[in-house]
Amino acid sequence: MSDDEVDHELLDLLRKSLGIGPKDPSAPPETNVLKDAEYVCNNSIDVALDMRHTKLAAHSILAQMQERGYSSKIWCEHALHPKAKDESTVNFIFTMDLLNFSFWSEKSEEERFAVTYQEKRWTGYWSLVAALQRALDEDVPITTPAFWINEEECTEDILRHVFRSDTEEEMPMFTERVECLREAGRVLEEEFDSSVTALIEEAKNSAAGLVNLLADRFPCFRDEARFERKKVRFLKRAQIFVADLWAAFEGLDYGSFNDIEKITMFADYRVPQMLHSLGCMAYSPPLDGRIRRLDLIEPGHSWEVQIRGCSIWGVELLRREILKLDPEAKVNAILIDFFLYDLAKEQEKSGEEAIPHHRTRSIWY
Ligand SMILES: Nc1nc2c(c(CN[C@H]3C=C[C@H](O)[C@@H]3O)cn2[C@@H]2O[C@H](COP(=O)(O)O)[C@@H](O)[C@H]2O)c(=O)[nH]1
Repeated sequence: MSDDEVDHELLDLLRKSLGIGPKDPSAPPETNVLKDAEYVCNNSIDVALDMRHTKLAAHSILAQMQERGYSSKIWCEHALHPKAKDESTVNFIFTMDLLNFSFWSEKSEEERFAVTYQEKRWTGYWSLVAALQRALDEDVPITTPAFWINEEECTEDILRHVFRSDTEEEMPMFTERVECLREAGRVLEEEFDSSVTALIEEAKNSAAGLVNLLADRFPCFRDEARFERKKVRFLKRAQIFVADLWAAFEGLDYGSFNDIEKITMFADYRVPQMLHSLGCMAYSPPLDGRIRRLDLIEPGHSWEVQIRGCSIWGVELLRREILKLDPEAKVNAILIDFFLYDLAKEQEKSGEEAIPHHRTRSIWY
């Protein structure tokens, strides 16, 4: 018997002894993100959720979302987001969420990476969206996957020009962003005929299936960590890609998924800050101090994993509390997340930031 056959035999024996059957290929796909987040939260000692504040926040979030008529339509109302309901928007969203990470800067507001577009100065996430829109206006096919792997045309200089700043600071993690474009372009060419819509079609309208497809085929979407010796999945950019498609197409066409409720909050660095400001999430004194001093937290550090896991589980508890208040509310983890991100940006703009966001430099968020 070959080693491989021995492995299979042992695996089957182990499964039988544990009473776990082989994976049923017809079972609906699961991402396991929410299960992993609950595990992290149940085993966290430096980050804790607060149910009293979660219940209070559920009231105020539901009221504000109803008052603003908050729905997936908000996505297209953002000035810079693409409006066309066609493949160009699919390609734009894929490019955007391939690079949707780590915009924070250690420089001042004036010196940080910034992009001026349509007479406005954009920073953070919006600087990425503005740079992509500006490139398209300048006839650079920056949202075309075949362009990313054509190194004669898509040179590093062209990409530096696309992501040029108003300031001396270059776009954070510029080199890593180029690598993401090259890698994703190669995988799309090899497996999906350089077509993002072909990738979406392979998921057969399953949100979880599309998230898993991205994590399986594209290393730069495989956002996983180890916590207490266990592998945990966050899959932030894979999930926000599905959510952005769902919102941009208002649940139709390329945004039509039969299991969109399986998408969780996106474990970034803004929503945890908002959950803390609402009192829903609290940090141990050493972690609180590290964040307030703006000291780096290394990617993969237990503190970072606890913040990310507790944030995902915290938004799930918020969602449950909101539905207890109004079982008919059209609210899922995506809309709560979008709402909290936008609220965090409003608070940042009005200088009401109660605590800084945590500083981790990584391509995952
Ligand atoms: N969890 C979550 N994380 C989000 C977003 C968004 C933008 N989504 C738009 C789409 C619909 C909504 O209405 C939003 O307007 C960006 N980010 C993440 O934040 C960080 C950037 O922060 P800053 O540097 O301050 O811009 C970075 O990790 C980025 O990946 C979100 O929605 N949820």
